[in-house]
Amino acid sequence: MSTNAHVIFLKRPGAEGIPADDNFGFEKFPYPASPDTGEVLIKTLYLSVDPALRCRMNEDTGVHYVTPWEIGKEVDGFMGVGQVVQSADPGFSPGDIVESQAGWPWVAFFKRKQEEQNPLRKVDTALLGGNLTLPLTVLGLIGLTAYLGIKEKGGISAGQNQTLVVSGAAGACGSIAGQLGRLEGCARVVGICGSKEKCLFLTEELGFDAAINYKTENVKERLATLCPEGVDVYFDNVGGEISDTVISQMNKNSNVILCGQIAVYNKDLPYPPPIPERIENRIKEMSINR
Ligand SMILES: NC(=O)C1=CN([C@@H]2O[C@H](COP(=O)(O)OP(=O)(O)OC[C@H]3O[C@@H](n4cnc5c(N)ncnc54)[C@H](OP(=O)(O)O)[C@@H]3O)[C@@H](O)[C@H]2O)C=CC1
Ligand SMILES: CCCCCC(=O)/C=C/[C@H]1[C@H](O)CC(=O)[C@@H]1CCCCCCC(=O)O
Repeated sequence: MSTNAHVIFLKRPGAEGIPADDNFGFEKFPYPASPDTGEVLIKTLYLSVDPALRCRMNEDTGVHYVTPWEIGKEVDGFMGVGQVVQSADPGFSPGDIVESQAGWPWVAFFKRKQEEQNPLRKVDTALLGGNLTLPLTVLGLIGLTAYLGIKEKGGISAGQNQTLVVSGAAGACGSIAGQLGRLEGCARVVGICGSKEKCLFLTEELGFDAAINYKTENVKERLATLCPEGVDVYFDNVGGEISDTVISQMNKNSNVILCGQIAVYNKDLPYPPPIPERIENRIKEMSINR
């Protein structure tokens, strides 16, 4: 019989801990010969490795909708894409491309029961142009997060001469959020990211007006130059000092879209992590929605 293999969670990084290889293990085990009625056998093709998974390494993630990983148990991510190998479910045929919340068996087959909480969905590959990772990025939760954030929380209206700043701007969510902000009508879109190459990607390929490299540039000074009329919308992926700096330059009645706080995920803090008192005060004084 062929063997399956999966990633298991061995130990938590602890307070202020940087994740390391030895937090994880790799285990082999037999995989079932054929699916039982109502089950399908799926080969993992792609798994989404998301920043929020870092929070699942803690004993408590701080939010009810993201559960902590259990020691000694299989690691599961938010989403994955696979291919049906065998099916005992009339809704699926061998060869179908499917997506679901996925465990992490590495390059191996696994057995998946249809579950109400975590349905297995067939992917319409005709929409993907051959790129099977799209359900994990722009056409999946990432794209939806950027879209809903910008649409529902941004307060953007065309013709209002609004300035949008995006942190984590070259990442999955940020790169989509910046482009959507432009399409919604922002007059100026500025991205903050961590390398020269990423800055060029934002300005030359994605249509951002400007980009700030937070590792080599003074974010406060560059923002003041690039956003002379202040910041109206802030799509916040990172939190920490960068966000404190942006919020300090936001206008009255402006909007922070609190998408994530990656800069503080290695700290043992509840989500969303607390912000300095002076920033809290500014948010109140300026009636900033966050
Ligand atoms: N609310 C929701 O439902 C969702 C929230 N999120 C959140 O959005 C954020 C981005 O996620 P996603 O786009 O998928 O992630 P990506 O992995 O695509 O991008 C994350 C980027 O963040 C930057 N980064 C990492 N550490 C720091 C730091 N200390 N300071 C500043 N920048 C940093 C890095 O780029 P660089 O080189 O620029 O530093 C990194 O590549 C995360 O906070 C995530 O939790 C994501 C999906 C859904
Ligand atoms: C714990 C901090 C969460 C910060 C917000 C965040 O990053 C959300 C992350 C999303 C991820 O990148 C893609 C998702 O699907 C996440 C949100 C949905 C979580 C559902 C999880 C359900 C479960 O664990 O059973």
